Amino acid sequence: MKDVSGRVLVLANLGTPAAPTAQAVSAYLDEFLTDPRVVQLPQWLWKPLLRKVILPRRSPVVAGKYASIWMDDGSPLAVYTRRLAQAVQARLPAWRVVHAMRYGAPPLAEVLRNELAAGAQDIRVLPLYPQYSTTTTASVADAIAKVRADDARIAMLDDYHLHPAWIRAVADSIRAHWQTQGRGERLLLSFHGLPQRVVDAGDPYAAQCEASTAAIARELGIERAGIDLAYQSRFGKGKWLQPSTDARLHALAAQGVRSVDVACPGFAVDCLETLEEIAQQEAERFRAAGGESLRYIPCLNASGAHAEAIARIAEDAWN
Ligand SMILES: C=CC1=C(C)c2cc3[nH]c(cc4nc(cc5[nH]c(cc1n2)c(C)c5CCC(=O)O)C(CCC(=O)O)=C4C)c(C)c3C=C
Ligand SMILES: [Fe+2]
Ligand SMILES: [Fe+2]
Repeated sequence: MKDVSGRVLVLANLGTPAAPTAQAVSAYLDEFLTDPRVVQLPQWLWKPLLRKVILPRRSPVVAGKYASIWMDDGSPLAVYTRRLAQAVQARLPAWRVVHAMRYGAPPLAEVLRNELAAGAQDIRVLPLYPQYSTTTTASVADAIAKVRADDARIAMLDDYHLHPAWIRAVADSIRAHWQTQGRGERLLLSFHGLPQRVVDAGDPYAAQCEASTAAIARELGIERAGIDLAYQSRFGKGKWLQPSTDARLHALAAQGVRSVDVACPGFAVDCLETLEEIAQQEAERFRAAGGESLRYIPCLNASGAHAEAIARIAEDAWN
């Protein structure tokens, strides 16, 4: 047994469907998109619209996208999160390291209750979101609050967007890509987007994405202006953070840029939004707009460098 001290580290990620089917995608999106942290509309208005109009149309389409990236042992987000927890465990022998999902399985609240019942003394939750957002990180805090343990037994980290070990791991992964694949004409960092009104209401996410990007540039020894920062995965019709990854890539192609390296450092592990949206869809659109190659740089996933960084972040926060 590894949990000699009763200390548990929970790596919490967003979650993903259980299968690449319309039914499983619908169940997952229903849980995800009825979280008032994620879609901040009156629930009496939003729930019928979601359940009667959006999910029946969207779920089969999104299931097809998941099918195109599904791995032998499951959804990439689940597979890499599980492997990352194992790799972190190997580096933190004094802790028991597990993973959990905010939506879908294994459910965060259930994992916390089970660990408390098994006698955990200190539970430390590390959301796998480098940048804090009210739409993601705060929702992890909500799930913790529902378990209603003594504060002292469960603590949570808010963000690690400037932790030197994480900045170095991201910069090293970009450098390794440059060394093995050659360097593209441009480097674009694509982060998940947010509705502009969430940012206007005070969400620190965009400022943290900016700060991470500046720190990654410094670590790479390049000017901040040498990196394009853009926001992807817009959902719905409202205004989202600008510039959009889609528009930025299109503009680069139109300016005659032939090759662009794209990394998604806001995503701890590869998922639908990186593998399908960026590495497949955006790469295709970039070529259609006149570019030659969009070279996708994988997320840190379950690499030794990522596990090392996460272990260091946990130790710095709680040791
Ligand atoms: C209003 C809707 C959404 C907000 C706000 C939002 C914020 C947000 N999301 C992530 C990380 C991920 N999102 C993923 C998928 C995904 N996100 C939304 C909507 C919002 N996200 C939807 C509807 C979906 C599902 C796919 C689709 O229907 O288009 C994923 C991938 C999950 C997977 O299974 O692979 C991640 C990861 C962040 C970090 C964030 C705010 C900063
Ligand atoms: Fe999302
Ligand atoms: Fe998307």
